[in-house]
Amino acid sequence: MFSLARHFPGVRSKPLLLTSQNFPRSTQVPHRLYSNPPRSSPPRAPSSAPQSSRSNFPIIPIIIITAISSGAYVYLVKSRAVKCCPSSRTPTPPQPTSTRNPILNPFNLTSPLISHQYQLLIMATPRFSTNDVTVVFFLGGPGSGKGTQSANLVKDYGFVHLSAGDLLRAEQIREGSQYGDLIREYIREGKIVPMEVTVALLSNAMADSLATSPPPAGTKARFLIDGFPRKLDQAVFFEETVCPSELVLFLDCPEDVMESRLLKRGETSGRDDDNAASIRKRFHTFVETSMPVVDDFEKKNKVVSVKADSSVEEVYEHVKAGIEARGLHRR
Ligand SMILES: Nc1ncnc2c1ncn2[C@@H]1O[C@H](COP(=O)(O)OP(=O)(O)OP(=O)(O)O)[C@@H](O)[C@H]1O
Ligand SMILES: O=c1ccn([C@@H]2O[C@H](COP(=O)(O)O)[C@@H](O)[C@H]2O)c(=O)[nH]1
Repeated sequence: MFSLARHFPGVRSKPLLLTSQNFPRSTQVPHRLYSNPPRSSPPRAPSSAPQSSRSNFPIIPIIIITAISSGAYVYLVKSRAVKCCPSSRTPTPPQPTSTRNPILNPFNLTSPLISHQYQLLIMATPRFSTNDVTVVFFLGGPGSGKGTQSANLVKDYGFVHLSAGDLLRAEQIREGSQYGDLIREYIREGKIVPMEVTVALLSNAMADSLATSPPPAGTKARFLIDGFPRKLDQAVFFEETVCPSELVLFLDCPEDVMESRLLKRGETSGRDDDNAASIRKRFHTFVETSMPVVDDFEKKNKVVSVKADSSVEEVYEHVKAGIEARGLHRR
């Protein structure tokens, strides 16, 4: 890597950080997912050169050279962005998120999250347009029946079902994942995994689905996003960088009903978090962190709420009525 310090002794090279100074607000992402965190410099040997030799250093030419090369770099990155997305409102053509894709992963890095990260760096607008894609968030407490009802909605209305929990569990066991241990720990504790990971997984799953099973011509793809967003900042981040939602379907179920369903499911599910201790923590997170998301969407009149403590069939009748009342049964 080019180092000012190596080529011009006496000048201290600073790591380039993604900060509000060099990126607009909506493209800001924590640097830890995009580059190695800045390391603290090793202690420097006391310089034998007299202090005055530094003040004679030609700092102005160096600044000019640095400014020109930074400008060229920004120009190059932008020209790639234009090839990828001709207008900022036009969604990226669906691409499988192969790490070998030279557009989405120009540096051929190996994490599947890279394509989304790169996308965020170059785009200030959501990755998918609501002209092409409809997003319905599916929320409800743990065990309220989201997965069960999703299967019905896929069958009857052609939704593509994406469960945030399932995507996280798949990433947890993916060979080579750098997030496996972190995800395992968060899920067992019923805590919310850092949103950059979950949003990247969802965004890539949407792109994969559009690439491999595009919707019939002249129709929009419809994504039912199950168990997400579970925290207000996730909702904002997803809608700013991936796609604004159309509706929130909410299953309203008492805790004692959810608890007995989960304990029963735990007899065969093999899930680390279907046990009494984890269930208690998940309920706590749901009440404290996830219900405010539902309340927030409620204020925007985007929630269809359905009582979910009756039989699967009866709950589904209410779900269908809610979907149809909002016109979502039509493509
Ligand atoms: N209406 C219902 N009546 C009885 N049992 C149900 C009903 N809906 C779902 N179940 C059962 O309850 C358990 C939890 O359902 P499901 O997995 O659909 O919930 P979930 O909301 O997706 O849970 P989680 O968020 O924990 O993944 C399952 O074993 C399912 O078969
Ligand atoms: O957006 C999300 C969704 C889920 N999680 C974590 O996964 C588990 C299990 O989720 P289910 O929807 O019940 O399958 C959940 O308790 C969280 O720990 C998440 O962090 N963010």
